[in-house]
This record gives sequence, C-alpha cells and structure tokens, in this order.
Amino acid sequence: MTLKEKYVPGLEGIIASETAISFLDTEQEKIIIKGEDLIALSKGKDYLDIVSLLLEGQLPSTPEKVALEDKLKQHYDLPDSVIELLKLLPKQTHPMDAQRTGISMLAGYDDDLDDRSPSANKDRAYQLLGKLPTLTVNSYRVLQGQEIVAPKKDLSYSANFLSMITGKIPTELETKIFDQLLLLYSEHEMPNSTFTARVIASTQSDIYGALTGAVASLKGNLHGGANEVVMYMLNEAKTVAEFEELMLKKLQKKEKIMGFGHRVYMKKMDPRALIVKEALKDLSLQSGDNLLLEMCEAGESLMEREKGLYPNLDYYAAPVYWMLGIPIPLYTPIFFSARAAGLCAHVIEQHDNNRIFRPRVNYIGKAY
Ligand SMILES: CC(=O)SCCNC(=O)CCNC(=O)[C@H](O)C(C)(C)COP(=O)(O)OP(=O)(O)OC[C@H]1O[C@@H](n2cnc3c(N)ncnc32)[C@H](O)[C@@H]1OP(=O)(O)O
Ligand SMILES: O=C([O-])CC(=O)C(=O)O
Repeated sequence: MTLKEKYVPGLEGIIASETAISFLDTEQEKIIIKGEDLIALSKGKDYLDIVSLLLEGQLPSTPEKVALEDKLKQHYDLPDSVIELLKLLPKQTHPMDAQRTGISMLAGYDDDLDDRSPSANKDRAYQLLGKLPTLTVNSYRVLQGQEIVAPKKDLSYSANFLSMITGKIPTELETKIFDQLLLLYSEHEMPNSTFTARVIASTQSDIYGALTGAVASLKGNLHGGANEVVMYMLNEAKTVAEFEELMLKKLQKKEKIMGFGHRVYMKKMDPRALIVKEALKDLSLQSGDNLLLEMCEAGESLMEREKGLYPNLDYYAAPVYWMLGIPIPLYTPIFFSARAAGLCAHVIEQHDNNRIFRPRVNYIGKAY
C-alpha cells in the first residue's frame, strides 16, 4: 500500500494547530496575541503586560501587574544544585546548551510533575519565567569562570535581567529598549520552536521537556541563532564598505545571510524589525555612535537590491543587544527567556486540548 498525498517541504503553509493564542496577520501587518496587536502594544505596554495577556488572557490592571512582578520575584532563585551542575559543564558549552540543561534539570524539583492541568501548568510557567533570567545569566557566567550574580529584587523584572548581564544599573532608555525586545520576542504564532514544544507536549510530556526541546530548536542559525551570527558579521566587517563587501561575497558563494528572510514575511520587513530599528536609532543618537546603524542600513538596502529580501527581527536586535553591552553568546538565550512566555501558553493550550502529533510520509526508498 502507498500513501501519495502532496508533500510540502518545510510544511510551508500547512495548518498545524488551531490556537487562540496568536496569529500573524500579514495583510494588516499585525501580530495578534489574544486579540491584541503586539506591534501596537510595543509602543505603550511592557513585557509583563504581554506575559499576563498570554497566560491570563487579558492585559493586567496596575495592581495585577504589580502582583505578577512580585510573583515572578518570589521565583527568582535557583536551587543550589542547578548552579553546581552548570559548573560541571565543559567551558566550551554554548550558553543555549547550558540553558537547555538547566531547564531540563528543573523538572526534578517539581513535586507535582504529573499534573497537566492548566492551573498547574500556569504555576510552572510563572516559576520558569521567574527563574529564567537568573539561570540564563548565571549559566553564561559560570562558563566564563565568573562569580554567580544574585537577582536584584528592588529593580523591575527587565531592569534586573539587564543589570545581571551588564553588572550596571541600566538607564531608563536601556531598560525600556531591553524590555521592548523581550516584548517583541515573547510570542510569534508557530515558529519551529513552538511547533517543537507542541509536538513534545502532545505526547503528554511535561512543560520542562517541551521547553527543553524548544531551546534546542531555537539555537539553530535558521531560527533564533541568527542574531548571534549577525553580530559576528558586523564585528568582522568593521566599516560600511567592508560589511557590503562581506555580504556580496556570501551571496556570490550562495550563502544565506543571517537576519534576512522569513517564512511568513518573505516579501516585506518583519514588523518587529521596524520597531527595533527605531531603538537602534535612539541608542545611536544617545551614544553619538552611528556606525552600526549605518552598516545595518547599508546591508538592508543591499539585500533588497540584490535579493529582494528584508530584515527579520534578529537583524536589528543584534546591534541593539551590542549597544546595550550584552555579550554575543547571550543573544539567543535572551530570546528564549522572552519566548518562554509564549511557549508556556502553547504547552498549556496543547495539554488542555490534545491529540498526539503523528503525521505520515511519502516513501521514496528502495522498492519492496
Ligand atoms: C526571529 C527568527 O527566528 S527570524 C529567522 C531568523 N533566521 C535567519 O535570519 C536565517 C536566514 N534566513 C533564512 O534562512 C530563511 O529566510 C528562513 C529560514 C528564515 C526562511 O526559510 P524558508 O521559508 O524555507 O525560505 P527559503 O530558505 O526556501 O528561501 C527562499 C529563497 O530565498 C533565499 N533566501 C532566503 N533567506 C535568505 C537569506 N537570509 N540570504 C540569502 N538568501 C535567502 C533562498 O536561498 C531561496 O532562494 P532560491 O529560491 O533561489 O533557492
Ligand atoms: O516565526 C518564525 O518562524 C521565526 C520568528 O520570527 C520567531 O520565532 O520570532
């Protein structure tokens, strides 16, 4: 017997789920999250508003947001043994792999691991969101042979995260821009990492396993790992002319340029990248250093001219992270920490209305 259904490589355009969480409305250039447009929200709301929208289904009132931040702060600390385990990792370990290991280990501390109810999963989501900044920053520090840093509960969630990374109290502008990055990265419908998490959750595996798989997916250069490569390219080039030359050489060799293209936004710029480009302009103005902005703008024009391709979020996020003083190996782990909010919402939804993912294949192997 043979199955001969139409095979679509990369499952492009295939509907994998019904979801009430989010939708990319490319016609209206909106990123819909629970009925709200993330792009519009990015101009007045902050990351914790979106966490609440994703996990509670609505934007929080001021007291609700204060309560949410307090709840996350209660979960900031990591079990000592997680830090001890991270210390055992080989120093060459990528921080994404360390983050993956840490998240995986947290499952062992959950006394109620078999409870897949929405309320138990939501509690876990808040615990994870509380711990992720501490885990993310300290896994990197341990690998660098640096001292562990403690979270600062007197700062806001985002200011604390950035402060643990840089070792400084961030300015208001730096905090606002970092928070906006977290917000823009928080959820994006059905990228590879979310699909991965939902596939894992569909076996009734737990939220830690689903997120562990999602970290591995996000690490790849074609997905979240692109932001690190963009910064390495900018650093390698050093000037506008050298950046253009580097890109042209890559295109001649038929290499992909990280930070460009997107399965859903292929014919337009990612609307999140437009927002982050403005943040880069603000940081350039503040520092009086326009070099990265000029390089990125030149790269953007070149790719439109040569390939008809546009920047995705990772292209402009990379120089913004750099100007905030963030080490390059932390770029993708920060993306994951932000995305954990959306991923948890997807795992909750999958567990709540589940059918195991189990597709079929078109067999093209040896005749039998
Ligand atoms: C936040 C995020 O995760 S956003 C994604 C971050 N990833 C990147 O920036 C990696 C670079 N970009 C890419 O690899 C792709 O554009 C992806 C993975 C994002 C989307 O992939 P797909 O939808 O499968 O598109 P696909 O790879 O088939 O590209 C279509 C065509 O555009 C070309 N193309 C797409 N992206 C690029 C790129 N960045 N550089 C050069 N050419 C590209 C492909 O070579 C292909 O050309 P062809 O038809 O002549 O073979
Ligand atoms: O949607 C995608 O395929 C990738 C992406 O931009 C994201 O995960 O933010």
